[in-house]
Parts: sequence; C-alpha cells; structure tokens
Amino acid sequence: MPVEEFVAGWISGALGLALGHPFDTVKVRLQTQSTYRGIVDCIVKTYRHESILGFFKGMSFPLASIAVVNSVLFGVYSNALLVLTATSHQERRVQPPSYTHVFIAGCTGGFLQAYCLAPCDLIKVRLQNQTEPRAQPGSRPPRYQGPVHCAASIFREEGPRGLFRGAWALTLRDTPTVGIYFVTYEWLCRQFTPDGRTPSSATVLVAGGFAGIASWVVATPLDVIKSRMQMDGLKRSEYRGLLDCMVTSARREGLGVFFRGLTINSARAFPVNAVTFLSYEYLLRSWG
Ligand SMILES: C[N+](C)(C)CCCC[C@H](N)C(=O)O
Repeated sequence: MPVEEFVAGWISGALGLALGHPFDTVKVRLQTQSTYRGIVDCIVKTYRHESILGFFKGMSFPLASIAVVNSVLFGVYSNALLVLTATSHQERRVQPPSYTHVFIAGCTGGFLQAYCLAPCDLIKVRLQNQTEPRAQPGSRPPRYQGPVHCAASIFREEGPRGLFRGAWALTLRDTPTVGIYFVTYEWLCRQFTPDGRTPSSATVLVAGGFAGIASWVVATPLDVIKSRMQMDGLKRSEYRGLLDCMVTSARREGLGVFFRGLTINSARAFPVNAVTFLSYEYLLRSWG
C-alpha cells in the first residue's frame, strides 16, 4: 500500500488548517450561537472580548488531529483508486480514472475519515464555542481548559459514546461531499491541462480552491446540524436525534438556518483547499 499519499495528506492538511482556522471559529460561532448579527459583528466582538487569540481557540488539537484525518482522507482515496483502476498516482496523469471511480474513491475516503474526525471535531467545536476572554487572575475558569481536559470531561459527563456526538451527521455530511470534492478537483484540472500533462501550480490552486467551495456548499446544511448536535448535551439534551434537530431548527429559525456559515465557509474553503492540494501534489511529485 503506497504510504506517500498518507504522509503528503498529513502535511498538506496541517498547512491548510492553520490558514483556515480563524474563519472556522467565526463559522462555528455563527452556526451555534445567536448573539451575533453577522460575520463582521462576530469578528468585532470576538476581537474585542478575546483579542486575536480568540480566533485561534481550539487550534492546537486539530492541527495534530486534522493532519491524521487528512492523511486518512487522501491515503484512502488514492488507494481506493488503485484498487478500482489499478493505476498509481503517477500513472493516473496518463491514464485518468473515470469520474465514477473518482466519486466512489472519494466517498470511501469521506466515509472512513468521518470516524477519525468525529471526536476531534467535537472537541474543536466545544472549545471554539467558549467565549470567555483569556483567564485573568481571580476570574472563573472556562468549562474546558484544553483539548485533553475537554475530552476527559466529555468522557466523564457524557460517557464514551458522548465523544461520538454528531458522528452520524458528520458521516452523512462527508461521504457524498468528499466524492464531490475530488470530482470537482479532477474535472477542473482536466479542463485546464493538455492530455497526459501534469497540471500547473496555478491550475492546482484554482481547482483545489473551487473543489473546497463546491463541496462545502453542498455540505453546509448537514454541517449546521452536525455542529448543533455536538453542542447538544452540554447543558441538557435538546434534540432527540438528527431528524429532530433538523425539524426543530427549521421550525424555529426558518429554512435559512441550513445555510448558516455558508459565506464564511466558502471564504475559508478556497485558501484552505488550494494550499492543501498544492502541497499534496507538490510533495508527491517531489518524492517521484
Ligand atoms: C467535504 N467537506 C466539505 C466536508 C470537506 C472537504 C474538505 C476538507 C478540508 N480539510 C477542509 O477543511 O476544507
């Protein structure tokens, strides 16, 4: 099993993540809290109360864990294509796989990474939603003091299954949308690259960026539900399940609720995925 894809996925995931984290914090807050009037209001309030550091809450942990998740995503994708088409990463430029194969391999990668992502994403979302300013002497400490403390508290208070809260919504979100992610990327690369040639860096950046946006647009409704399910259970359980969360949210806030965070998510998706794909392709190429 080729391991370079896993390593390249690892490094490129970490690079993309660091770039996108401030956008991600604003997105999570807009999706789960109703105190903000919009993107600008959320940015201003976060900055005023928590300084620039507020935007980087919950980042250290995903930086390590997203790297693992991305490595599973790209590693599984590439190896699934190897099984389906019997071509390696290098051979695929000359013998491009069909879009159906790309889609199936993408869905497989999306499905498997969702399980590694679920507990990591839960911890990230819980930490990002802590709006207390940095601890001052004498002030009450926030509920979770860091990722390890957060994981231990969830385990203690909500049981081992609590760590997989929202995992179902996450799997439904990622299985088809990662398929769309890779199909968009491949399609755009092929549009701008002569047959049999490797895509240029500019092409990879643009194709990666738009692949990120396209997949996030489709993923946003379930992303909102996922984030809400993850925050549920903190005080008391409000939703009886995924469907109940959808119906309750729509009834209370209208159908627009399913698009919360869409703008900021798209603004984040472009640079994150442009950098992810560029570094992924670059690493694989330089390893020959
Ligand atoms: C498929 N879905 C839209 C869920 C995400 C795919 C892109 C993953 C990337 N690490 C990012 O965070 O943007």
